[in-house]
Amino acid sequence: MKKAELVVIPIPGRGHLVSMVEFAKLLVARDPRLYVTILIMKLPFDTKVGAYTASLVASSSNRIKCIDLPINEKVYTETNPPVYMTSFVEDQKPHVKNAVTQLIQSRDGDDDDSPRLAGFVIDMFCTTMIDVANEFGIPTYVFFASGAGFLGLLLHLQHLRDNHNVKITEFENDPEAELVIPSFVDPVPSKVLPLSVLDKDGGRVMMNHAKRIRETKGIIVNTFIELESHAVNSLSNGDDEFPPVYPVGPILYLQSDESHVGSVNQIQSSDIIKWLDNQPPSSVVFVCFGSLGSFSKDQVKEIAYGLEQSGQRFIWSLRPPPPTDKMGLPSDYLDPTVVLPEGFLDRTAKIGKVIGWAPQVEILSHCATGGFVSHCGWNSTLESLWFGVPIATWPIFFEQQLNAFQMVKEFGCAVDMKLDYRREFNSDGDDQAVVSAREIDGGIKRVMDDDGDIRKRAKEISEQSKKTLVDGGTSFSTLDHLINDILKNVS
Ligand SMILES: O=c1ccn([C@@H]2O[C@H](COP(=O)(O)OP(=O)(O)O[C@H]3O[C@H](CO)[C@@H](O)[C@H](O)[C@H]3O)[C@@H](O)[C@H]2O)c(=O)[nH]1
Repeated sequence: MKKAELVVIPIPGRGHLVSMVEFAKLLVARDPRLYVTILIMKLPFDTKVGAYTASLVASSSNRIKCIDLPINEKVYTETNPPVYMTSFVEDQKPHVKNAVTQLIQSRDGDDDDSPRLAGFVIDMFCTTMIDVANEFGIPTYVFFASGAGFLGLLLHLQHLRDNHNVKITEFENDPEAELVIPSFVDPVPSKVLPLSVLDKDGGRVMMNHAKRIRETKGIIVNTFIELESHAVNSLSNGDDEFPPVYPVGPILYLQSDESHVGSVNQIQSSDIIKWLDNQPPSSVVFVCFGSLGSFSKDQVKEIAYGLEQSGQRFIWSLRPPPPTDKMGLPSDYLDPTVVLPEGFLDRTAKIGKVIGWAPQVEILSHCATGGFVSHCGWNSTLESLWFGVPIATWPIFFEQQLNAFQMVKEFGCAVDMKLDYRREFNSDGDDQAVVSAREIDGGIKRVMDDDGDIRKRAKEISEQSKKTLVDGGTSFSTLDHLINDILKNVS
């Protein structure tokens, strides 16, 4: 029996690393011939994955191993996230090369029983690692942590840029324009195109990733055919030159994650769940904006007033922005009253909880949770759909506007609270646009009061997302198919 080893390289962001690691776990659980080594790149600030990766390193086994690469203390001056990530990943190349060289040396070359290197599985933002895989003469697969719709958009725009000389940045000048993108059922308004794609520097980086994704041996996407059949079909259009697409999702981490809960008012995860236990079914709206979500003081006040006006029971994950002068992620408020309207916590004590980092999957899985005001990060979207909780959309950055658009228009399981909001700062570091309490109240009421199509559709997708992963489901068989293709690399 030939054994195959994969080297998995995620970027160290919560929304990417966790799904890639869970994917690696799924691979080794499915086939005893598979071995995985995960290389963890380290950023010099808290990326909300520390506890998760530490437990992974500790539980490393013979078939799944986690290696921490040396921490990179370099100070980067780029403020554009895609540009910054590219420089960071480029600097990691020597570490990856060393780790893989040692891995090969540690496997006894003459022993026919030891696993052979079958490929790299790299994050969608690590396409430069294809160069390293090429040096070792092994194929690369890319793991796309977002949806097939966005993947199709990137590839389409890159095709327009490279083959038709289209200037992507110019789409920003015409917000009313609508683009026909093969991976989207409905024409896409240019105002929901990701800023990271429209931006001159960020866009160049994203287009280069798209170009290099075409060089890989396969594209693994955290989606499932029942959810994004149109997008997946548009990517499998019979072009022999284009790598096969493997929709193997939804890949989620559904265990409780205590690692970050508790900083605001020392509220523990168990207190939050106990509180939810005492609320009526589907009565609580959960407000949370992912691992990177934070707002200015003015915006925080509007959210507070919006929640109060709605009169709805709520759990609100409220986190302060990182310092403006350096790269970092939102932390937790030691005392949230410094940003909240006076008396807010007292007035809402009976109906709401303001917390820091949330035990998101536990909240979404609780029967008292009836709606989710979300930034529409892809993992939050998949988690919400898994538990059948409808969303009120409030995208902030990256591809979130597109996800929100898809949720509202194509999947039919979300209300449009905001679709084209983009977080941009003025020279004082404040939000340029503030979403008003009235809009927030309205969005909350619409998602919570809906007892028709949207809630029904969310439940339907929830059932599909579970079925697709079990024997007989499409993502289950796609994973088998992918494993067979990987094993062929060493036979
Ligand atoms: O208080 C919190 C906040 C987040 N989470 C978890 O953190 C993850 C967040 O992932 P996601 O919803 O995808 O948001 P981001 O962290 O913002 O993810 C980045 O990566 C995603 C995948 O590429 C993109 O879709 C997003 O736009 C990008 O911001 C989810 O699993 C959440 O359950 C918590 O558990 N508690």
